[in-house]
Amino acid sequence: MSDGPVYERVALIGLGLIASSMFWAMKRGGVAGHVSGYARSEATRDTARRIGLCHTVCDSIAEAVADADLVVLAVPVGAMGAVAAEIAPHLKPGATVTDVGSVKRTVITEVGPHLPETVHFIAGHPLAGTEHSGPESGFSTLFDNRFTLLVPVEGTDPEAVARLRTFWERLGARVEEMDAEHHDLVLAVTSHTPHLIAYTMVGVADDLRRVTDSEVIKYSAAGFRDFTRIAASDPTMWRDVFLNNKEATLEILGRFTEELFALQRAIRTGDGDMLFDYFTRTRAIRRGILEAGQDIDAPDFGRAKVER
Ligand SMILES: NC(=O)C1=CN([C@@H]2O[C@H](COP(=O)(O)OP(=O)(O)OC[C@H]3O[C@@H](n4cnc5c(N)ncnc54)[C@H](O)[C@@H]3O)[C@@H](O)[C@H]2O)C=CC1
Ligand SMILES: O=C(O)C(=O)Cc1ccc(O)cc1
Repeated sequence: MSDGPVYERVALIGLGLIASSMFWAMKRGGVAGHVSGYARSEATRDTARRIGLCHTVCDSIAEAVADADLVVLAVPVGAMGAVAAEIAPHLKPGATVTDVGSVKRTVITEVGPHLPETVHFIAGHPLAGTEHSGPESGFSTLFDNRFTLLVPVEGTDPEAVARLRTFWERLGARVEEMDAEHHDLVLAVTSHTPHLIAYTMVGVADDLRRVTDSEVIKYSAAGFRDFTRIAASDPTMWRDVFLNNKEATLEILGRFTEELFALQRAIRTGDGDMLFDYFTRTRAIRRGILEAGQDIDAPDFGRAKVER
C-alpha cells in the first residue's frame, strides 16, 4: 500500500472528539486528500474554523457530503438514523458511508434503510476515547494501537471493506471484523456496564457528600478518581448508548447484580474465604492480560493532546 491518500475526499458529520481526532490523524498520515466537515450547531462550526479543523467546514450537510468518497457519521448513536436520511439524497454513487457509534445493531438497522444501493455502508467503532467531547477535544494519537471494529453485513463489497480497513490502519488503529450482536454484547461487558457502574458510584458519593461535606472529594483515592473521570463523560452520548444497547446491558447488569449480592452476603456473614478466592480470581485476569503482552493502560492523554 502506497503512502498516498486512501480516500481523495472525506466528509466528517458531527465535529466532536472522535471526528476531530480522525481529522488530526488523517492530517498526520496524509490519509485523505481533502476533508470537509459539518456540525449541526453554528458555534461548533465556528470553533472548527477557528482551530483549523477540516479543510472546509460546510454550513449545509448536503454540501459536506456531495463529493465525498468516504462519509463518517460521528454523532450520538440516537441521531444516526436521522442524519442518514438527511445525507442520502446527496451521496456520490460508489461512496462508502461508515459510522463510529458505540452500539452497532440499532445503528445498522436505523441507517441502512435510508441509504441508496449505490453506496457501501460499513458500520465501525474505534475502541478509543476519553471523557472529553466537542471539536477542541481531539488529538492525532487517539487511535494509535487501539482496536477499531468493522461490522460489515452480508453482501458488503469486500473491496470497500478492505479500503476502510486500510484507512483505519493508516490512522494508527488495529482493525478487526465482528458481527453486530457480538459487538454489542462484548461492549456491554467491557465498556457500557462499567460506565453505568461509575455513574452510579459517583452518584452515591454525591448523595453522601451532603452528609459528610467535601470529604468524599478531599480524601478520594485513585479508584474513585477514575470513576469520576468516567462519570464526567458526555450525557447525551451515554444516554443514547444505554437506550440503544438495552438488551445486552440489562443481561450484563443482571449478572453483575447477582455477583454483587453474593459479595454482599459474604461480607455480612464474614465469609473471608469467599472474598479472598473471588479477589484472587479477578487479580489473575489482569495478570493474564499483561502476560499476553497487551498494553491495557490508558495512553497519556495530557501529553498527547499538546501534540494534536
Ligand atoms: N467519546 C468517546 O469516548 C467515544 C465515542 N464514540 C462514539 O462516537 C460518536 C461521537 O462521539 P463523540 O465524538 O465523543 O461526541 P461529541 O459529543 O464530542 O461530538 C458529537 C458531535 O455530533 C453533533 N451532533 C449531535 N447531534 C447531532 C445531530 N442530530 N445532527 C448532527 N450533528 C449532531 C454534536 O454537535 C457534536 O459536534 C458517538 O456515537 C459515540 O458513541 C466512539 C468511541 C469513543
Ligand atoms: O474514556 C474511557 O475510559 C473510554 O472507555 C472511552 C470510550 C468510550 C466509548 C467507546 O465506545 C469507546 C471508548
